[in-house]
Amino acid sequence: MTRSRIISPLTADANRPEWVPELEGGTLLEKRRCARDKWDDIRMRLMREPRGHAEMYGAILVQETELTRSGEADIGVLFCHNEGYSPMCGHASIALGRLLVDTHDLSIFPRRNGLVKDLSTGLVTLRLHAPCGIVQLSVPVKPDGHSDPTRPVSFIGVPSFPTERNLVVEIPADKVWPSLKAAGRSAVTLDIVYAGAFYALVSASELGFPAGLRGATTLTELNHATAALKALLSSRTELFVHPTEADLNFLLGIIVREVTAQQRETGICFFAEQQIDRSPCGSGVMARMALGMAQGRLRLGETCEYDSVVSILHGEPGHGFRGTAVEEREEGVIVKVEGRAFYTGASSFVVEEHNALPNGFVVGLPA
Ligand SMILES: O=C(O)[C@H]1NCC[C@@H]1O
Repeated sequence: MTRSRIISPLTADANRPEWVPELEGGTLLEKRRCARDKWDDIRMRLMREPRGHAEMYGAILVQETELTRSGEADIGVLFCHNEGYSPMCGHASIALGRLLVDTHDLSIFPRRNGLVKDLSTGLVTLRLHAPCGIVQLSVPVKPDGHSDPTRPVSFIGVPSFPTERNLVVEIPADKVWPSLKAAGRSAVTLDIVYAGAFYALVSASELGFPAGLRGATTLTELNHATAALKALLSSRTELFVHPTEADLNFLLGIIVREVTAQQRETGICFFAEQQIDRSPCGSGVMARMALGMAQGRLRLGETCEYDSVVSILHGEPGHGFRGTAVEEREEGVIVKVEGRAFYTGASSFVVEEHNALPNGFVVGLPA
């Protein structure tokens, strides 16, 4: 977040520094708290309209963290979205892998020159310190040293593990959403998995959509159902307890998933304030694989394809992520996720002094 020229100058307000502030805290999680408690207006300015939109996603680089200082990471990152700061993000990590390899600005990435390229594979390894832990990226590079957009970036995330399997959630009568009511049901069976963040994994039919994601459902109906379910689940704090970090004790999202073929799934992840993930959700892929392993549906070394909401809406499967369960540890399953990222532009943002809505606004559809 220090001296990031990508988002500077953020403001023309004389009471705000031109450079983005130094985040206080000895650890990345403390810096995350500082960003949330002290500087959340910066997130709002960038994520919300008119500079962003309800589905905008951001990555704030943190040059110094406890793990960059100990030599375990090359750079830190805080992920942000329409409501706050996610502890993990696979799709942003994939995009950052390319950006960080390509930038030569040492004020953005001071340890950039320490990156090592494996000549036999043409891959650069980059260790990103995310709030959930280390995300190890492998970024393909061309002979000229630039990242190679023709090959996927991959990452290996933190150990992932289910915390609840086949949990039956009774839905109180006044909270039952229309599709569940129409299906004559009052309970939903789901799984909860930690994969750098907590996710609830559920099928469309459990939510009251027997025709599945590609059937008669609309995003608005799915939004209603997942919002109601998330509100109920989030109030059950005992379901979201990380083994060591209390900052990670919350439900980030609900993934509505569907198996479409042998080792191929599609799904939609509603996270934060009902933000819809445009990607198949990198950490969601970790979660789904860890669950598949626990259920005995998947074996170590097996690879699955995960299509995204964009594929569902536009009918072009094959642009999603690919996951492989690469290791089983006592703490959980280690998953490798592969995906593509492309540059689309570069922006500078400004808030003028007399702007009546400096922190922007959201025009959302009611859940
Ligand atoms: O790809 C991911 O892991 C993220 N997408 C939205 C929710 C997660 O942060």
